[in-house]
Amino acid sequence: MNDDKRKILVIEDDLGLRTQLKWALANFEVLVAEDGPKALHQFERKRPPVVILDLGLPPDPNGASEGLATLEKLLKLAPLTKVIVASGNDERGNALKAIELGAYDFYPKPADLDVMRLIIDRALTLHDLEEENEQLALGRTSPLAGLVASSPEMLGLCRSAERVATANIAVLITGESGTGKEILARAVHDLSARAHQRFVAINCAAIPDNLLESELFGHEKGAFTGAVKQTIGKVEQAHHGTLFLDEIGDMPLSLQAKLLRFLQNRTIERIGGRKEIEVDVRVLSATNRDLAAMMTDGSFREDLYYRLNEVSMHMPPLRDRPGDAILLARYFRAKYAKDFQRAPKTFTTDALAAIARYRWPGNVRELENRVKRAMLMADGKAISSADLELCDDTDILQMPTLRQIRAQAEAEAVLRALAITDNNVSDASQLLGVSRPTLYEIMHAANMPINRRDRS
Ligand SMILES: Nc1ncnc2c1ncn2[C@@H]1O[C@H](COP(=O)(O)OP(=O)(O)OP(=O)(O)O)[C@@H](O)[C@H]1O
Repeated sequence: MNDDKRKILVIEDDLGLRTQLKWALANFEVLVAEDGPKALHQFERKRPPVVILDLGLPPDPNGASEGLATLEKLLKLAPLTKVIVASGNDERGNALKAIELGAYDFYPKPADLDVMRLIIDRALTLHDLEEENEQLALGRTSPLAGLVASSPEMLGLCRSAERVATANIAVLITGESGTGKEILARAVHDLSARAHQRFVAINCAAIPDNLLESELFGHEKGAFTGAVKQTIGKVEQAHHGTLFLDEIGDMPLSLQAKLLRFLQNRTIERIGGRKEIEVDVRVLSATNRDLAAMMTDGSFREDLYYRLNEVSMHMPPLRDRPGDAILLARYFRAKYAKDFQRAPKTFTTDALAAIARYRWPGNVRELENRVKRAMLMADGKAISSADLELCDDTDILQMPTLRQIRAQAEAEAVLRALAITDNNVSDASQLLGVSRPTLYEIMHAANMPINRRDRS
């Protein structure tokens, strides 16, 4: 019968109090433990969302050391747990210490049972909300696995990714550094028929030019000084799967020719090898450089560009994805709370405002690093703009007011209507469904010259 009831763990060394609480909380499935180790054992088995913890536990029944240590261990196991601490009148300092460590609330002993039930109800509601939020943040908002996005720009891109994934064509992903190009490439691979085969990535900028050829195509034993054994290159490793060429704009010209040959013939020769080896890979590549300009100045081969770019996809910078920065910040907060086994923290209002206003020159990577650092460093339960080191006014996006947005849209509509009506104000006002004086007002407000043709 207990199955429908919510679970609560009561950690209390006094048998009388344990029994009293069990009786008073008959609406719940009450688990009890008289010391820290037993409590942790119960907790691991049943995972109750709410725990009532007496700080004075053996072997330190008159102090709080064992209670506080148990609190820390519980929150490490499940950071979303709401721990309510019981404290005597002279233990206020310890209760506050427990709150600092992540306890949800405290109540003075002896317990007023009505107040206690209220605290428990609120704790349960908050626990359920936070759990739901975490679930959302950890992936359900994502149209593609691992790629968190909600802005129309990104949702459109996700749809394109789904479409190109199934066709076996080369995709070139462009976009500023840290925007998530590699994550998009992985999503394309995961959605393709090659998903159960390997995704092999190589960063062409991270490997010195003289080693890149061997890294890509492999070498035979003795092919050059130091080639002590045969080595299979990345292209061959990706056989039947996907090869991701990151920072393709950094590939030296000599190697571009060799890559082009591979894309034309679909065969490679290891350095120092004599036979041609057939390799079947799908090639995805990415760059944050302007390949068009590089083709003009001769540093990137045009024929290779067209081989790599059967379809192109552009990752917009984070500042051009309205709403995504906040969503991603919440996602990384949940991710690192889990990774670091920390109690979840909220963002203060000023932190959220700072995230929305900042220009994010380093894009998602910068956001991830700032949230990660704040999760480690922030004292207390909330992350502020100072914890994110977003306090000064540099790199702030100027947010237009609604009034400015409306004025701009009106001015654009008027310009379009005047163009269509050959500058006839009467016809333009009719087209826009406003009176002539209103039209003049908009033109005046937008500083447009008022020497238009008018029928009247
Ligand atoms: N939409 C997203 N959802 C979740 N994580 C993301 C998203 N975009 C980027 N990231 C994370 O941000 C970091 C940078 O992403 P990624 O390496 O894919 O960027 P990039 O554009 O390939 O960067 P570079 O040009 O420097 O190679 C990674 O840790 C990645 O997991």
